[in-house]
Amino acid sequence: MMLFGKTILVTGVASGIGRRTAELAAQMGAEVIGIDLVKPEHIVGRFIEADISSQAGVDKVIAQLPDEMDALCNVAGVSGQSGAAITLAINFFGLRALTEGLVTKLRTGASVVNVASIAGFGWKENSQRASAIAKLGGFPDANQVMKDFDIPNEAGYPISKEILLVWTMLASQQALFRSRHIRVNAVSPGPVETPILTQFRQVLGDERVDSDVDRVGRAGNAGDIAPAILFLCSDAARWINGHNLATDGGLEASLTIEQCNL
Ligand SMILES: NC(=O)c1ccc[n+]([C@@H]2O[C@H](COP(=O)([O-])OP(=O)(O)OC[C@H]3O[C@@H](n4cnc5c(N)ncnc54)[C@H](O)[C@@H]3O)[C@@H](O)[C@H]2O)c1
Repeated sequence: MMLFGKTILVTGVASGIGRRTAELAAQMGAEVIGIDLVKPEHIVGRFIEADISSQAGVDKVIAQLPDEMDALCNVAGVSGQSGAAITLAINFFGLRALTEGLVTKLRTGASVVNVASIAGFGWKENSQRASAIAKLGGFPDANQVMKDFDIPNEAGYPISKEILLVWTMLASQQALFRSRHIRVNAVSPGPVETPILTQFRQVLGDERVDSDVDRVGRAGNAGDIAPAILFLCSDAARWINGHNLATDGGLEASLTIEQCNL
């Protein structure tokens, strides 16, 4: 699986999964453009400082991006520790605004990969809420969304990932993407040893994180996730669209067996 000749945009490139994705994409032959709020210690390819938490921040970065990119890896995200409004704004509304705003800069046949999470596993039970929020137009006021949909402040992270998983499917069928043969998929990691995991322990509790890790034997690392993201960017995945690739050592299978009493 090679990425020679492809230009790949990676958000969240200063740390963790985004950083490893950028490094590996470059090793596989891609031209990399990285976006982050924070300047990376080691820049791979080209770096653009950007804050995707608002429409203005998204517009600013889009204006600096070239035409004819081959893939967008939406990796940037926050843990929920700072509250639901900012979490929804970054993990979903900003991600969606960036993706939709970039469509004309993506080549026909390009690939979008959204990094969701096992935390979005509950999307089926909450599908109506997730779909209603995913269908809100523009860049809504996240505080208003919290009020309108009764979202508790501490539930911002799992809900943002449920919405992202539902939107991934919706987008894969949307004319905006389909008319240009742009595939939209998701990768859902389980717990991964990156800076955000410490925050998950505070938000979700040690018991939940330890239980998830115990089910699969170890936490993942960024190097376990990056190849799955880049596979979905590659031509090898050309017939995969609207899919959520669990990249979690078997955690989703373990939870499904328990939940469905298989
Ligand atoms: N680490 C895990 O256990 C885990 C598990 C499941 C899903 N994920 C998801 O993986 C993705 C990457 O997480 P990670 O583990 O690499 O965490 P990380 O904290 O190491 O990296 C996240 C990056 O996103 C950037 N970012 C945050 N807000 C931003 C903004 N407004 N604009 C631009 N960039 C911004 C940060 O500066 C940081 O570099 C996230 O979407 C996260 O939800 C992580």
